[in-house]
Amino acid sequence: MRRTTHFFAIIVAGGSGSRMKSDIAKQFLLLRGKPILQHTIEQFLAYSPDMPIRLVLPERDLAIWESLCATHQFFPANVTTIIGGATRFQSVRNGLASIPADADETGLVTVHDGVRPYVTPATIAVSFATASHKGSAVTCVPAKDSVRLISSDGSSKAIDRAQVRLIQTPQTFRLDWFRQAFAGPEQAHFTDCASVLEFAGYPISLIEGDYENIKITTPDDLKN
Ligand SMILES: Nc1ccn([C@@H]2O[C@H](COP(=O)(O)OP(=O)(O)OP(=O)(O)O)[C@@H](O)[C@H]2O)c(=O)n1
Ligand SMILES: C[C@](O)(CO)[C@H](O)COP(=O)(O)O
Repeated sequence: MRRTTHFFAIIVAGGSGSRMKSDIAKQFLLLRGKPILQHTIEQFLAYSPDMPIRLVLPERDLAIWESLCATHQFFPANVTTIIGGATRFQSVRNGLASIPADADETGLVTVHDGVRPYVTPATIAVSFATASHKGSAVTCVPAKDSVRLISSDGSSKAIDRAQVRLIQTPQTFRLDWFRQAFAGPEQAHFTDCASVLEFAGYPISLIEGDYENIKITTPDDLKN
């Protein structure tokens, strides 16, 4: 097993939340009286109170976050704010650039969506443990509905749902793999970090997550 010493987290919250159609970006909306993003960060603090966290935010929203932190008296010392980019890939890359290169040899980095507040410390722990011996750990759940593949002519075909996994975050990787993969140019099919690492030739190991770990995307996701 590879000796690992440095653990880092990049929490990406650099998006605008256009599908939520709210006045402020969805990561700042209140859930049970606290910003969604605060819930997410607190789950990482519950896993490890001192792991360095890079929090990636849109530049235009820095003042909103500072004001929410003051209102909710939320000032975790290990959280460093980084300015995001135009895409999720670019936001992750900005977070990565702030992690010292001397940690690469033995380090691991986990990336998590700021808008997945129901992640558990147990999932984060399994993700780091798996990545420390396999090099990667990508959280997923089995498909519960039937699944069909759509063709360009409009027809569709049933596929075996036992072969389908729905991908979540956290996604955790060896830092040296991660750095190398994110040094390449962005591709249109990159929807998560696993697709970036896979494109660079690295193996993707899956870990089982849970159905509660939803990504808050549209107003329906805030009903409960
Ligand atoms: N340029 C971007 C785009 C997205 N994200 C983050 O990536 C996560 C998943 O993205 P998504 O749910 O698509 O968020 P938004 O891009 O904000 O939403 P939408 O696509 O509806 O605009 C979110 O935590 C989002 O803040 C980011 O850090 N930087
Ligand atoms: C990273 C992700 O949450 C894994 O399911 C997802 O790919 C993000 O997609 P989005 O288009 O940025 O919402």
